[in-house]
Amino acid sequence: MAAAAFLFLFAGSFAFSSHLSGNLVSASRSFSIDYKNNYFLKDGKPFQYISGSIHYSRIPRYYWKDRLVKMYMTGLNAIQVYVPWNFHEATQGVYNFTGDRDLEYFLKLANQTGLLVILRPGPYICAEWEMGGLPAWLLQKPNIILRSADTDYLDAVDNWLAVLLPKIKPWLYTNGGNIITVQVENEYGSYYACDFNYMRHLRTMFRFFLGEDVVLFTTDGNTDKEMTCGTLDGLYATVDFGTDTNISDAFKRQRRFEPQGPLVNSEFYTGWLDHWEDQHAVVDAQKVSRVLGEMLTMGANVNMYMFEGGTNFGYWNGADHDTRFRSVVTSYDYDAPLTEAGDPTDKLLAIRDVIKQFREVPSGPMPPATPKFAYGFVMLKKVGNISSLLDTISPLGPVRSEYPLTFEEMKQYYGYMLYHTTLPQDLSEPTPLISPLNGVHDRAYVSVNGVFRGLLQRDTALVMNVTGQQGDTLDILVENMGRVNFGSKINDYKGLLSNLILGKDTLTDWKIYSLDIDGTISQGWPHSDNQRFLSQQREPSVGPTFYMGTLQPNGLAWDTFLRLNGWTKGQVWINGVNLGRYWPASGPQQTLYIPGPLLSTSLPNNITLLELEGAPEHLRVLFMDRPQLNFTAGKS
Ligand SMILES: CCCCNC(=S)N1C[C@H](O)[C@@H](O)[C@@H](O)[C@H]1CO
Repeated sequence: MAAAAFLFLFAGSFAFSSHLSGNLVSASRSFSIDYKNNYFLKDGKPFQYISGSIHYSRIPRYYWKDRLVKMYMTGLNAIQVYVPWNFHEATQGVYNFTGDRDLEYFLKLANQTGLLVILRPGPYICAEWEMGGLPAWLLQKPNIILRSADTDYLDAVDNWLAVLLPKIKPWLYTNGGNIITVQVENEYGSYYACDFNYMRHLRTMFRFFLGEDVVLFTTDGNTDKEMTCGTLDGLYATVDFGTDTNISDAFKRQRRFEPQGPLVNSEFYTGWLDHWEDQHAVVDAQKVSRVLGEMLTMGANVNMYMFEGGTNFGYWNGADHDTRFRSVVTSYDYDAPLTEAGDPTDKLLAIRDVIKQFREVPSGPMPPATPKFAYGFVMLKKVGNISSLLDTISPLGPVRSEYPLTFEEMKQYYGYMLYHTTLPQDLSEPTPLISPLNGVHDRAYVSVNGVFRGLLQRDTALVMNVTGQQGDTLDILVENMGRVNFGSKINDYKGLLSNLILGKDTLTDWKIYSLDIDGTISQGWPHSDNQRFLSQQREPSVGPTFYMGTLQPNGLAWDTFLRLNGWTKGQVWINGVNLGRYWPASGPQQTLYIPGPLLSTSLPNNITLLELEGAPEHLRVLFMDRPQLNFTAGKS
């Protein structure tokens, strides 16, 4: 008897330890669904979550705690977090959970801040993120059917989940962590495949790795078709909708699939996304807070999408393709309660006032906006056009091919690729250069003998005129503007997907240069090669050209915003970090957010620009202490 009692006490003592060994049998912690009383139970007591979406992949690690504390001080008791598969496995079989990818550190910070977590590990997440979070290397198999029971797709998914889910298990609430629910896939009902074998496979994998206790759920848009294809027995069905949807109708639809259990709006849109060349989207703060109050009054569980949007750094933005291809802008501000830079807004204060009616909101002041600094103008100088720098940015030289190869065939998945050939004959008259199959994915910058002549653009600019002489060089820089993240076109190959026709000639005999621009710049180029560019003339160029400059340190490393007035479209790096795309000529975004921690307080800050079209007369950029948008669509 004594031995049994001892064992019970010994086991019991482990149940209450706080460390996350993952193999705890926690006697007191539980999170489940009470189907009789239609609410969640946390440790056996009714629980209503008031949550906000935040994406660690869109915020530098340094600022994670700052944003989480502001969410906690708003009165939230949970956060909702996507895990972008391609953020952690950019190269097949190579996994990265360090630095800005340290998911467990993010979960730990949330736990320390008193926030529970609704985790959404996909494997597909949508999210206006590159290819909806799916890694582009999946496209190595030309006819892969993404988000289906396609065996090549599922093999890759299984390998990924076998790495990710064991990391998550110790963080489940019942194991001593803060993850209360886990979403399977994402709005699967919106996808054409409607493959129940795929969803059953995911359910099996999630149960195998996470156990029988965790609440697994799905989220779908608010139509019967979406709920029919997106839901599955054993996964709690939830809906998503914004301020313009009738709440009762939406929850009646959820009730048709979940007659009992808590009401849940997994994505209550507090704002919306922006595409380049479109108007900036805003959602009224009073409307958001009013509808939130109505849902909470019904006892519904609500996650506000987004609460903190952050930034699509580098090439991580996604795109949509409804009537045409539309690339998502670099800022994921989303008109959210916390701005892209993490600053509280009136919308946040209005939401906090509503939450106060339902639960105690932490006392004490809302942490203020982080300090911003206007560092002023910085003069730039020309480094050179891409074709003159290939020895540096494409050291392995070209791949020769009769016909164009895609980014995926070249095994370069992001950024830019240079396609080089020569004019097959004299073209004394303007001759149409055409992509007859709309095969330019997504934007092609065309130069003859190093002189920029114009561009082709997916869906909207399928022809341009060229003149020249036989043998002249034809350089076509193709930009991948982000892979489609929603709908049937997510298998979004990039580059020249089909032949180009010049007059009557099909262009052949290509030299295709994979460009390692990010790797080269992260090694310190072009500033490390400064001597080579000292004499560079200062007048601007047209066409894809690199420029460089230095922001002298002033002892401050505060947030700032880069304004590229008069520049057209391109990419910018600060101290080797790819801040993302700029396109002030189209808007609506006019400035790029620079998190202060990227700057040095004591060393010169290296600025590198790749301007794809045309630089302004004065080669300068401006560091401001506030963001800027243009609210009218199209040209600024
Ligand atoms: C323009 C079509 C947008 C499709 N995406 C939709 S409906 N959304 C639902 C999706 O689950 C989420 O990840 C986000 O992508 C959100 C929009 O912010």
